[in-house]
Amino acid sequence: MPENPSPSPSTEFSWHPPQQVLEIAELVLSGALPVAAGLEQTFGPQGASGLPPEISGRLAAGDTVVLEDAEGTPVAGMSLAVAGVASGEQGGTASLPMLTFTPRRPFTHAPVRAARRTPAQVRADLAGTDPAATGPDDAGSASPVLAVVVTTLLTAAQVEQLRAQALNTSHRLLWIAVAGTGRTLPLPADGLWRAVRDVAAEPDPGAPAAVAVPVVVPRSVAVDDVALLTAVARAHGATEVLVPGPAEGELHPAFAREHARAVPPPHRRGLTLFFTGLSGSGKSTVAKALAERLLDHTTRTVSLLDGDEVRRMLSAGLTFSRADRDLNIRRIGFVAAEVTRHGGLAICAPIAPFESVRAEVRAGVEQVGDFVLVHISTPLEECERRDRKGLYAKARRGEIPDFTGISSPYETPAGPELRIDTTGIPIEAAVDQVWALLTERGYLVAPEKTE
Ligand SMILES: Nc1ncnc2c1ncn2[C@@H]1O[C@H](COP(=O)(O)OS(=O)(=O)O)[C@@H](OP(=O)(O)O)[C@H]1O
Ligand SMILES: Nc1ncnc2c1ncn2[C@@H]1O[C@H](COP(=O)(O)OP(=O)(O)O)[C@@H](O)[C@H]1O
Repeated sequence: MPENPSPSPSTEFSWHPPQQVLEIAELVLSGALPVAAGLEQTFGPQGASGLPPEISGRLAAGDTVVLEDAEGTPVAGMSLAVAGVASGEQGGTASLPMLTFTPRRPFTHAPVRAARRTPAQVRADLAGTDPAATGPDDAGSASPVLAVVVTTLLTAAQVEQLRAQALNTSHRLLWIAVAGTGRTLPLPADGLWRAVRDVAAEPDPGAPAAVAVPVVVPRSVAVDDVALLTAVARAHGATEVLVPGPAEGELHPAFAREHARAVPPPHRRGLTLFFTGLSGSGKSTVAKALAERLLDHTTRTVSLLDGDEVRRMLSAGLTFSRADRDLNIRRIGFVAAEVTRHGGLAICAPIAPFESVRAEVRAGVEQVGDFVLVHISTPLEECERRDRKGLYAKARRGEIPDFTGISSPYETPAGPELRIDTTGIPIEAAVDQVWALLTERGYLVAPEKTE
């Protein structure tokens, strides 16, 4: 081994980590979580082995890993301070690098951004001091504070009991709304925050004004959740911490309101209706006739993403290679998910011949609303007999390469919500079948029935 190796210049690696790593980094940077706990959460006991191998394999003391958000904006740097050596389980040794977090710029896309405050600001609020005057670390609250860490819907009785407990033990209430990756609460982060904020703002006779703050903590597997939540609450000035679990009984009105808003009835939920099938099977024809009927007879807003049209605009320039087809379908899925997120009805009608990307689109849409797959299963012989655009004839002559059904595969969907063979049936009969499904599932309400 060479003696006194000359120090190599430090390297900066860029890493777009899973969202929960960014959330942990933000907790550490805000002072809500000690660095060691943050690293434990991020990487587990294996040190930096949670980093992608192309980074961890090359990382040396003094290097920096820059965390980037989904847009590629650097949000924090993790510097490798010391490459320590610790004993491994079998008596061997394992390198456990020590990492530190340093801020690059504030997180800008985290949930409930506008309402967020640092632990120092919250402690100052509780103490009635100005953090700018006292400095971030001095702004402590001497008086007893009971933090209620809200991770679930609260009932009216729970809220009343928590208030009584705080009053009886002379604690001021600090309500913490917990959002973050992997939380399965039936409320989105903003809904939970609105409910918690409104509960805290309600008059509570005889008690000092409560303080409320949203905190983003990903659901973690590495450390017991309650321990982590307690540490975070204490950093915000809590002297006592409660993490109420779900309870039976009537929801507190603020939670009931947000719950009703988050889970609307089907006719107010966003939906993607995704047609798939061979060229000439009838996707566009049925989709267009259905869109017209929906606009005539319901209050739904409809966005039609037809295969041909998308190819001219959104996917102009793409070929019919497998990779380009998948990209085309991903783009359609992205737009459809946005329409769905906002409560609209997106009707897509591409060939979408591959099962894996259809499943990907379904999964994406189902994060924000509902997804219904309709396989227009008109057989190849009938599509070829129709040959509206003369494409099958050209494909047979070898003039169009990779033509679906001829020289490129079509994977029949395994579990569509509906299958329609349009051979020998009128267009309106095909539309009727889709209409019946949408009605049965509660997606359609006639205009006169809506409020
Ligand atoms: N090689 C090849 N294979 C299949 N289809 C072809 C091809 N070349 C051009 N076309 C025309 O493009 C339309 C299909 O585009 P899509 O975007 O729906 O296809 S895909 O979902 O990306 O596979 C399809 O339109 P539809 O008939 O409306 O389905 C065809 O007219
Ligand atoms: N029941 C039916 N539903 C849809 N299309 C039908 C039906 N019967 C006949 N057709 C004809 O089949 C052709 C389907 O073409 P198109 O809708 O463009 O298919 P795709 O979008 O799947 O390529 C049209 O010419 C249409 O008039």
